[in-house]
Amino acid sequence: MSDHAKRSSKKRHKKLIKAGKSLENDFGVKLSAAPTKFVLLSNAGLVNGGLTSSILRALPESDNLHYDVVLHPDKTYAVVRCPNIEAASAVIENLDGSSSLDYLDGQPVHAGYLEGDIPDPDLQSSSLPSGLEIIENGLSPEDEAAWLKLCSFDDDSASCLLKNRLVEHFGYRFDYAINGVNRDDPLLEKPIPEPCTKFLKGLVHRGLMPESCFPNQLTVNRYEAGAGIPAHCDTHSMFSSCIVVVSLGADVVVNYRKDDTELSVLIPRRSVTLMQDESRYAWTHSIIPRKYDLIPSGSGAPLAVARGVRTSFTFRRVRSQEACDCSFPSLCDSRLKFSLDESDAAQLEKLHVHEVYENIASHFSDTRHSQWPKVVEFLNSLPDCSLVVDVGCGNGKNMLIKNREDLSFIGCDRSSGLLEICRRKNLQALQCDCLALPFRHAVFDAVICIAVIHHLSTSLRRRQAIEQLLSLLKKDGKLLISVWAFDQNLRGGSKYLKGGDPSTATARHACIRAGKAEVTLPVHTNRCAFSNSDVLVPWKKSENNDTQQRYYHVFDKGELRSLVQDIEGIELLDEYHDEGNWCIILKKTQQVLNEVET
Ligand SMILES: O=C(O)CCC(=O)C(=O)O
Ligand SMILES: [Fe+2]
Ligand SMILES: [Zn+2]
Repeated sequence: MSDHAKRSSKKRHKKLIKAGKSLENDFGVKLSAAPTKFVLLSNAGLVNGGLTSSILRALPESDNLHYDVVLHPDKTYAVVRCPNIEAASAVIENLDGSSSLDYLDGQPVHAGYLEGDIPDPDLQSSSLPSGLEIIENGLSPEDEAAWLKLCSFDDDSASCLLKNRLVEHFGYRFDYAINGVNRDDPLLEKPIPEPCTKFLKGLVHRGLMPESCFPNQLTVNRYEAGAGIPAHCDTHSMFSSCIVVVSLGADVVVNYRKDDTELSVLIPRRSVTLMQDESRYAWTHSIIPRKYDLIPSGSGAPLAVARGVRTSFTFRRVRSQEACDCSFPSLCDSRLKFSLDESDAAQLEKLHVHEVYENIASHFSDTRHSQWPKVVEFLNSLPDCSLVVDVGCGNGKNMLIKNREDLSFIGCDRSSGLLEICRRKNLQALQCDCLALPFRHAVFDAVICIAVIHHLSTSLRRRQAIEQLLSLLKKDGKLLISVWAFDQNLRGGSKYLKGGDPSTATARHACIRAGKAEVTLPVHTNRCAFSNSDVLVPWKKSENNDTQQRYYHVFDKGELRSLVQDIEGIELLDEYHDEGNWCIILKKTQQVLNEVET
């Protein structure tokens, strides 16, 4: 051991050893007796108030030498990456035992070599949530100064309820008890200030914000240095699809979260944040209450910088009455919570699916002739002489596929009226329920189930139906399922939407009986966007004005797949949106034991 090494190992203070143990625990790197380029500082972490700049200030003066300070959240130590061993030794010489770190109030810091490097903190900021846009320098320094004078924070009673945060409202008072506003009580005497309105018009003019979202409510938040805001998603039912936040006074890091994904997004001072689509509807945002932020440095470890006083202007449009029509149900309070027990669900389907199709069979059949190209494509892909079941075959149109006389079909449906139509076409079809299929297991080459599963009124029943369909398949057999999609608007999507006014689309509800339960569901307006996952879709018989309500569960993106994701012995071959429907193609890859007939 060199003299130098001996000296530094002797000097090790028990505080340093403790910090070393903690770092070893975190990163598997030990203190080192021999000099290296990596120096551990005890007592100097973010927990102690350490910041990149204050640590850099305490390092020995030197031209051209670049030190990299590594600070991790919630730690009591810092690591300095030195350009070489000499520099590291100078750092230890200068800092070990010294009280020169200004934020430590005279307490000493201890310094020692580390065997090796530790990783940078992960900023989780490599990408932005989809739909989030940050316009840097969106406001000039002059405008910033002018905007900051628009608020007095005088008389807003909400301010005293909020932690280290003052608020002021314009247009409508934001009520923190309901996370919304009282639509009937606009702040007529306190509209959004003129300079803000002018700025918002500019956003519309530049095509950054749709006119239909032009804000009528403004919340100004003034955060003390270190204050935060809890994770939330601005209420869907209350505010429309574009939210604009102007950030003044200081940079801050905002955390966006969706399921298990968390992204830290640096929001610079004088920037404009536009939250639309997924970032608006499917992610929460929050500001962690803490005195520092970690921000990317370009090269080297992220910089730990002190928070300053920040003022944000959040602009939103209060919806009139229309429900949110987003396709992100997890945080959408416009979607009705709908749950039935199994027997009520069966009763609902009996009245609002089976009996309706019985009543409308011939009229329904008259409107159902064209075969869907993707269904034809699936059938055409099947091997010669395949045996196929069409569950929910309706009037049998799919079984009449051209140029595939080699395929053998068996159809089934709930509606005897529709089966009668099949029989007239000499098609083989029998009456049964898709939850009680009377077919032999594991003998069919293919199963199709088009526009059926969306008539089942619980997710358990939808899942059970799919399991039944799969049980019919032999190994390597394929299943095509198609269901109606909540989102009729996807690119290349449906011809179904006619651009009806969605605000009138959700106005009607109907109360129907489902066994013991009575449920109120939105009545869907033909060719308009869906307002809810569970809806009633009217069927108007042409001859009289008698309207029948059919129950539908319209599927979200990924919902069909998630129903089957933990079913074993299958492979997802394809998943696609086709003319307003979600479709999946599954292949059976192995036979489940109890399915094999003996
Ligand atoms: O201060 C911010 O950046 C966010 C404010 C916010 O999320 C809100 O007012 O809903
Ligand atoms: Fe918000
Ligand atoms: Zn929504």
